[in-house]
Amino acid sequence: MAAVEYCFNERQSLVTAVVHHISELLNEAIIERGSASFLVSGGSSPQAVYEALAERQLDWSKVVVALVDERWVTQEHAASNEAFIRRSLLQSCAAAARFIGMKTAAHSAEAGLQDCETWFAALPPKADVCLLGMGSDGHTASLFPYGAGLAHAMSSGDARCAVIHAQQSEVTGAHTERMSLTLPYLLAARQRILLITGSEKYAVYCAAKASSDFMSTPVSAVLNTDVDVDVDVYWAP
Ligand SMILES: O=C(O)[C@H](O)[C@@H](O)[C@H](O)[C@H](O)COP(=O)(O)O
Repeated sequence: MAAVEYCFNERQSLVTAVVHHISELLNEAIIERGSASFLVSGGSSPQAVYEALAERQLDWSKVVVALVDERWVTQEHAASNEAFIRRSLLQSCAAAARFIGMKTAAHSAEAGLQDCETWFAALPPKADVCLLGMGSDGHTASLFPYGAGLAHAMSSGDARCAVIHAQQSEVTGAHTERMSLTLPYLLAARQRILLITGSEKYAVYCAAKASSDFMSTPVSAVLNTDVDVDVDVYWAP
């Protein structure tokens, strides 16, 4: 498996290309298997992609959208990834899609883990599309460097969800208690797309491509674990 890079001179061209690629993948899945599963990350980078995808004329009633990770806050909180996805993607045409979130009624991610695992059991073993971002610290999903629970979340096994307590940093802000998809489930996706912008993140990505230290740079596990599917990396300044 390798990283296939698509670099653009500016972000609008990047967004247009990613939207076209994801739309094609979802449509192919619907044609071939009757449905499509789309794993979505939070953060700021994918917002324009989600807003444009929402206008695409797909059979969204056959698409299930599921979170890659979540900060353990309710939808009312400004940091909620579920609220972000409902606001940016599940609108217009895409409002017809089914959604699987991660935040349960439990007071802690540990207490909510079993329900999350039950919810995510509804997804196929291989999700069709997984859209990932990357932090400047080399995290992806909520697989944060040296986070508590990271080794378990990166290990083999059937679990799809894992609790991570990230080390607090300017990247995590106050939201260190996370639920994340596990590395094995991320790697099982038929197509992974890593969306990064800016020169700082490109340098972090290049270092991660050359790294096998998955604990210090978890995104390197997505880039370098030997699976049979390339990861498509989209970048613009
Ligand atoms: O919950 C989250 O924060 C995201 O799922 C996370 O994994 C995100 O993809 C990266 O932090 C990049 O975020 P930006 O796109 O905002 O840089």
